[in-house]
Amino acid sequence: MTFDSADQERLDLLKSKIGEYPNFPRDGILFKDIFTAFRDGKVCVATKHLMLNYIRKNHPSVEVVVGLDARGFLFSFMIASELEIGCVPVRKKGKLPGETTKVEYALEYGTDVFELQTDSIKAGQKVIIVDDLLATGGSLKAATELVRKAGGVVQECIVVLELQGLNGRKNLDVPVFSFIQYDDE
Ligand SMILES: O=P(O)(O)OC[C@H]1O[C@H](OP(=O)(O)OP(=O)(O)O)[C@H](O)[C@@H]1O
Ligand SMILES: Nc1ncnc2[nH]cnc12
Ligand SMILES: [Mg+2]
Repeated sequence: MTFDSADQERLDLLKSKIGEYPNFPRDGILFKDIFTAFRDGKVCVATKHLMLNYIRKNHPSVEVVVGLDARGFLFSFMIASELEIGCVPVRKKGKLPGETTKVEYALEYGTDVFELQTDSIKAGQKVIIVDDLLATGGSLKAATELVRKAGGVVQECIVVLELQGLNGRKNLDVPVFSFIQYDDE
């Protein structure tokens, strides 16, 4: 994927501001902190334009954006409101009312349960799933499974950061797009 010069500048700015915290939340994990970057309002705006430009170009007919609890919500509502499409959450267990579907999953530093409200996506709807970061791919795999159980068609998973060393995209049977890649883990 090549970016035009304005988007490349946005990308470089965002990359330069990502925080790094060794040994968090566990020994041996190098935590990439997107919130550090968002302390700077210019980075917030740059990230918004970068993501919207990509999605408008590559997913012109997307109907629903699914965001993963919690950091994925930063992006899903922003995208939904700009594109005037629906915004649906995948949440950690016990947070969603009504009938839900559940999937247990593993991530880089533990296990958890994700839930989706069963009536939140209509059969056949075109869906993109967004999150801040791809590590082992456990979270996005679980989210993909939930969206499919609800009848949605996952077009792509879109993340800001990808930890390539963990090979997370190998665990996924959908296309994945990342704006920034690291190979230091
Ligand atoms: O590819 P994986 O190995 O599944 O890991 C990636 C996930 O891990 C983090 O979420 P986490 O659940 O730690 O916390 P959050 O609630 O802050 O998003 C990150 O925001 C991704 O969602
Ligand atoms: N290394 C990491 N940094 C930030 N979030 C993560 N989620 C899973 N692994 C992570
Ligand atoms: Mg998360």
